[in-house]
Amino acid sequence: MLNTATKSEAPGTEQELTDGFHLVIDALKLNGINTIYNVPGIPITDLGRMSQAAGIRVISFRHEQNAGYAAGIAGFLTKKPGVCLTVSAPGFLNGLTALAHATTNCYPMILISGSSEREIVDLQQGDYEEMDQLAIAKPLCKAAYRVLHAQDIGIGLARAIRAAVSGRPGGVYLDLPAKLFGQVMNADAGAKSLVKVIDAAPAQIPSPASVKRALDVLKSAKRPLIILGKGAAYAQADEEIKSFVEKSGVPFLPMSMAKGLLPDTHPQCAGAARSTVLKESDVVMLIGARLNWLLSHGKGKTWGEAPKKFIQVDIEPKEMDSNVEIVAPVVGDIGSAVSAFIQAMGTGWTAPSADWTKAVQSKREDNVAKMAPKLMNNKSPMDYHGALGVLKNVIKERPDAILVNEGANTLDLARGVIDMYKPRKRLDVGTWGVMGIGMGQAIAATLETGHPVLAVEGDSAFGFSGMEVETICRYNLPICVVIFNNDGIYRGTDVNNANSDPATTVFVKGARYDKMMEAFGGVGINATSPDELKRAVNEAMDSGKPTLINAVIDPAAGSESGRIGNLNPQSVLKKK
Ligand SMILES: CC(C)(COP(=O)(O)OP(=O)(O)OC[C@H]1O[C@@H](n2cnc3c(N)ncnc32)[C@H](O)[C@@H]1OP(=O)(O)O)[C@@H](O)C(=O)NCCC(=O)NCCSC=O
Repeated sequence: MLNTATKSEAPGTEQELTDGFHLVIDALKLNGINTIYNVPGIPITDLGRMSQAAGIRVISFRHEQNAGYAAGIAGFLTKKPGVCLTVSAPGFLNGLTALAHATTNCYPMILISGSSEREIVDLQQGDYEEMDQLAIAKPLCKAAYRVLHAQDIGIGLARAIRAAVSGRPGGVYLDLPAKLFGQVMNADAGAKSLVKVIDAAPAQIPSPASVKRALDVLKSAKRPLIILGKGAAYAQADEEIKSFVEKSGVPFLPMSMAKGLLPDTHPQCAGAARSTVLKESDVVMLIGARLNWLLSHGKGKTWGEAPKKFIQVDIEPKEMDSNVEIVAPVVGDIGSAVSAFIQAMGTGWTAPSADWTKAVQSKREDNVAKMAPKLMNNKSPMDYHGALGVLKNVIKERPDAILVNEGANTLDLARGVIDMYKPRKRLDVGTWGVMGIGMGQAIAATLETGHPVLAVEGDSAFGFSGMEVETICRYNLPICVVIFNNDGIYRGTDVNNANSDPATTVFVKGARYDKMMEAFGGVGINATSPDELKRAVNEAMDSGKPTLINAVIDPAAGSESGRIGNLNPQSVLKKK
């Protein structure tokens, strides 16, 4: 039912009226958008209040970037655009990093920002928070729209929703100038101007010829490999993907946010034999994974000497041949493509040779066996492996819990150590390797799914969104944050010999992040050994109380982040 603003007062002509505020709310509700991630302020404070009053869940953050990361990951988890609402200029700019992040990661998200008056902005006459936000947003998102008239709100939102979720999903900017909210119109006309978006992300069926070509190439392989990316996780075609991978018998390598599509403990999983499968495979089928820096662009040392053929399944045709030749491009949505593969494989599919699958399995078992004793140490202060060994078991016992993970060492090591068992349970830094996604993603993850969250955070990474522990306490969310506190970035032992300033990468020694959570009424624990950590995390995950555990890690433990260290000028110099 339409929200009505007021009644007109002219005697004898009384009629229901609506306004910009109510039309935005009605348009969101009509399209099933029931959560807004926001930071209140001029000119959108009342939009937040009225949305809440109208039954939309409005989650208020302490910083727009975190609200934006929440909206982006909500989009990834639900396939509906996550909405972030901000004030003009500075609030808009704070939200923009998250919008660009959503676009890069192909998360459907809409950043809605209030803006100042067009007439003044365009003449640059110095309005409150004056900025041409539409122009600034454009290069950072899939689409950007501005609505000037209340009767266009329905169309504006419909365009934003469709742009965010159709084809390759991404971020969309919607500019709502302050004056729009107060524009009044007849409620009937307002209701008629709303648009319900039908079939916002239509299936894109791949051509039968492309499906056949892909299967012919896969069939011809001696050492095939399937790489699953987060596009495959986004597709929510979990059963189809599992059936296809199992029917093919091909080893699969999950990118980090695709972990759990099939369990990391699945006999075909090659996660723990990564170097081997990348180097030695002869045919690689990418499903919702891009050949970007995370896959060394499909060439070079990582991929070994043997010639390789790539098959790629992606909804975006321009993705094909982006880095190397794709001999079998399959353009379509992942669910449709994988279903088509299953059907075209028929009953006569031959699994790859046992030589190959056994070699992969044996490499994987070796690596897992090498890692196992490290995970069982009970050193105090802890090293990464001792602490992660505990968390691995926490997730094993609670496969529905969502793991949020960011940091440098904390990310690189947790990715390998903590096995995932179900799809879309691992949420991390994504394509950019960005720090700061932690608390925003944790908050949206539990709100959107109803599952508890374990957020495993480097001390530096946590700092970007740390103030949101207040938000976690305010909404009483079942989030357990574990901070791997080694007193600094990479390590806590760097020394500056040039003057009395601390080294650029170190933080206050012995900091007690747990006190931050206590300040807002949550549970704070300082854990100095794996045993203490285990007790504290289990209690937090069972109680569902907002908890922050300061896990004391040896400051000397850790190194520059994985392969990224190679991009660091210092390590390049060291190598020369
Ligand atoms: C680019 C990458 C995909 C590639 O990483 P790699 O180190 O090559 O691979 P990983 O998958 O992490 O695996 C490392 C090794 O561990 C092995 N491995 C993996 N899982 C396991 C388990 N469960 N047990 C034992 N061994 C394992 C795997 O086979 C590799 O060994 P081998 O097979 O022997 O090689 C990754 O580094 C990545 O996602 N980086 C993003 C980092 C990021 O965004 N950082 C934020 C920047 S922070 C600012 O500084």
